[in-house]
Amino acid sequence: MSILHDLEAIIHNRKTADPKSSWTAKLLAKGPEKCAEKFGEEAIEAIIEAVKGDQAKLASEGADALYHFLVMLAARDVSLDDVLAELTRRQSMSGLDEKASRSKG
Ligand SMILES: N=c1c2ncn([C@@H]3O[C@H](COP(=O)(O)OP(=O)(O)OP(=O)(O)O)[C@@H](O)[C@H]3O)c2ncn1[C@@H]1O[C@H](COP(=O)(O)O)[C@@H](O)[C@H]1O
Repeated sequence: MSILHDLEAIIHNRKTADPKSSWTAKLLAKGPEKCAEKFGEEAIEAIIEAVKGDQAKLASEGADALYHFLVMLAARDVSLDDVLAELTRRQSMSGLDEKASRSKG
């Protein structure tokens, strides 16, 4: 299990936790729109560090953005595996494209 799957499982448990007991539970209790808004803010903070070129701060803001991405998915009952399956599907499609262009060439 990856760290992202571990974090997803923790976030899932927070969906039914007392909002007073954790930051994640409090954010989820505010609803999917607020979770999406927070993801947007954290993504912008990562963009700012990417533009500035500070690698350590980009890694840190990237971690914030990934955490808030998982919270946003959980708020809408979309799993990390749903996202990974889409990436796998796209990779297999591009694999087919590569095979087709090799057989033409
Ligand atoms: N990875 C994270 C993580 N990344 C960022 N954050 C929180 O996200 C918040 C975002 O920062 P902001 O400056 O926007 O927070 P803020 O100013 O308090 O937010 P607003 O009230 O202004 O919206 C901070 O409070 C961070 O602590 C996280 N909170 C929790 N986790 C992980 O989530 C799991 C569950 O944590 P709890 O919710 O604490 O149980 C644990 O494994 C944690 O490691």
